[in-house]
Amino acid sequence: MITFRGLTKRYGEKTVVDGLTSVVASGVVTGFLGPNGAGKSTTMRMTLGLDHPDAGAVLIGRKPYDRLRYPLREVGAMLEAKAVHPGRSAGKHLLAMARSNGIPARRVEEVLATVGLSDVAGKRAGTFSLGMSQRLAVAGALLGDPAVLMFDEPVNGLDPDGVRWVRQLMRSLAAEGRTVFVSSHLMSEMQLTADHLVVIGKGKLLADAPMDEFLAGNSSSCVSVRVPVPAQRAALAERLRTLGVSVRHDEAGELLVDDATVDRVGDLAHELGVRLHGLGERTASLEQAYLELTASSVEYGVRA
Ligand SMILES: Nc1ncnc2c1ncn2[C@@H]1O[C@H](COP(=O)(O)OP(=O)(O)OP(=O)(O)O)[C@@H](O)[C@H]1O
Repeated sequence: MITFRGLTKRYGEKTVVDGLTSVVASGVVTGFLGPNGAGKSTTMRMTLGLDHPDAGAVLIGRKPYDRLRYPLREVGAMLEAKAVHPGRSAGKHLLAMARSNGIPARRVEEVLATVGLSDVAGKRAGTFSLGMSQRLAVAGALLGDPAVLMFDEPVNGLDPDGVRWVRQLMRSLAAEGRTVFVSSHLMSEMQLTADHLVVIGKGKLLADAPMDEFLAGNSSSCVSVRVPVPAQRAALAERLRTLGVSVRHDEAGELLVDDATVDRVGDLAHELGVRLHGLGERTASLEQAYLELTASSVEYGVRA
């Protein structure tokens, strides 16, 4: 569990984390979202004692980071993949980390195997590709077998295989009962990975909710209907409207029907003799819900 209690950080005049209060639960993947500059990395850095709050606190389990005797055994983190001495081998790097936290040396082999780097354990980290560096950083996070894991943009620059690997790893770590707190700008990936969301904008908490609740509250799903014959499309839309159902057209000419089920729209089309080429539920996307929620919190951007 990670607990944020009125966490606040200022840089000069600017409050970059502003009274953040939230509890990140164990056993689920919690996505940490927010526009560029929202304060996600600063929050994570404070959680790891790399930055100090001006007010409030952040606790790992029940203690602040600087009161943890062996931090790596309590919290594993991946903030920057390239934060490894380039001349050091992957194995030596992990061994040094293990020694500093009283972790048995055999854990190094275990985590290297978990992340698929056993064969390159003796190679210098400086020669690693981005994907390998990300895997090495994940190995470092897992080294102390911690109950809390934190990842800042873990899939940045990974190929589709690597992205899927990270997703499965996060899900399995949460299934083991760990706390998994992960930031990302890739909404489609987050929708597949996270169970719960914490969203911030300009340092302030904007949402703290389970994924399905967040989607239901910040966007709408509808029924989409593809009618190839324009006259029939107009007739179906007209009929729906006379029944008090709201109908829109999307850019591709499909009808988007709110407040009606697929069954009802299908039956109606059948009654009217309208030929359909497509009928289905269009579910809310996290991207759409997120953009609606954060529209007023982007620091830099072009408004449509
Ligand atoms: N050391 C620092 N000194 C001054 N300002 C800083 C410092 N670190 C971060 N900031 C500012 O704090 C704000 C929050 O930055 P932070 O990196 O935490 O945001 P973020 O949500 O992680 O953004 P991104 O998604 O772009 O990584 C930004 O406006 C940034 O310019």
